Amino acid sequence: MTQSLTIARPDDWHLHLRDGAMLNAVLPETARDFARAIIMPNLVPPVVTGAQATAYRDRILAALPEGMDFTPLMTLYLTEDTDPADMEAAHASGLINAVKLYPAGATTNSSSGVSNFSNVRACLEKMAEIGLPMCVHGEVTDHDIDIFDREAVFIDRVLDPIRRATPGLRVIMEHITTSNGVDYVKANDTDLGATITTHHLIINRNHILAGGIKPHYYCLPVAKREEHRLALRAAATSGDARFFLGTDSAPHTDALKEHPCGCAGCFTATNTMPLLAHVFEEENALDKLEGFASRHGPAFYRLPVNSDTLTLTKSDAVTEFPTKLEAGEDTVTVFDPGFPIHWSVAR
Ligand SMILES: NC(=O)N[C@@H](CC(=O)O)C(=O)O
Ligand SMILES: [Zn+2]
Ligand SMILES: [Zn+2]
Repeated sequence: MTQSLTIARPDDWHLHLRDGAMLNAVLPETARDFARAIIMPNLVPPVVTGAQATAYRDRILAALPEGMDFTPLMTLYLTEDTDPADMEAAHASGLINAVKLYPAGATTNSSSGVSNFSNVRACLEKMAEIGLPMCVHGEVTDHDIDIFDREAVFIDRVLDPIRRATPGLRVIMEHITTSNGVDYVKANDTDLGATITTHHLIINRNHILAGGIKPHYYCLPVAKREEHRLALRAAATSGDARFFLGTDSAPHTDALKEHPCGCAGCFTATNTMPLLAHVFEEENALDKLEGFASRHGPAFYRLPVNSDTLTLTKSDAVTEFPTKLEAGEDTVTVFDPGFPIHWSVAR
């Protein structure tokens, strides 16, 4: 039995491509299926200025294999020294589609992020004025807040006050992991959206910790209890246009994942679309996959839906995905859902 589903070609609204050999290795994995992606700016050093974003975009386009059709949508990394005029010019020229807020120290390469929010007031007000969206890594960094509570506390203590103080600021809560995140989005009908990753629809915290520690399931925000995974599944498959796909595919070398202080990030670029088809079918919501992966994101970012299509097919045979990708001298482990997948992308 073969089943097939054709949707408008999807986009990835939260993606890490890195640089150098890693960029060369991972870019085709995304460009094969996705037409566009919001490119995260957390390089070392970060992409802070328009000039840095131009140079990074050029490196991405130079790494794109011949014949692949992919558009990187660039972002700037917000720091306390960001110049609102530089940000405005990068937006006006069409170079950037969003600005990324990392609370300082919250995640991989976030040390240049924001500690004192009063130092970014002028930037936030400029973004609200010109309609430039802000992507947010929504976790507090306080050592006395339990890591499983850091998203919920961020919403109350940081995000909601910022949004109240900055009317018109358009915010994307990136990679939400809790029912608190889902509920906050649902309670606010203007200027607020959220991305959901593939892996947070599949794993809960038991997958990381029960029966031995699984470094390749460790990412930030860390996966939460099962009730939260179910809330994310309900939101993603609901058809509500405020929720859309941002894979947060975040490659790290195996040496740095399988390490006494392992890096946060799951690499899902290779198999995201078949995994999502599996999840949406489980939820009896295959008809909602196109909205989540291909329509809601462009609507939020005020961009056209892609005119080309992607076809997913389901067969009796189990789909074989590579377990690892080579990146220069290193390898990157592809996210393993832990159960057989019968969907694949028709080539
Ligand atoms: N998600 C992650 O666990 N890691 C991301 C950073 C991020 O998106 O927070 C990375 O850059 O590796
Ligand atoms: Zn993040
Ligand atoms: Zn990320």
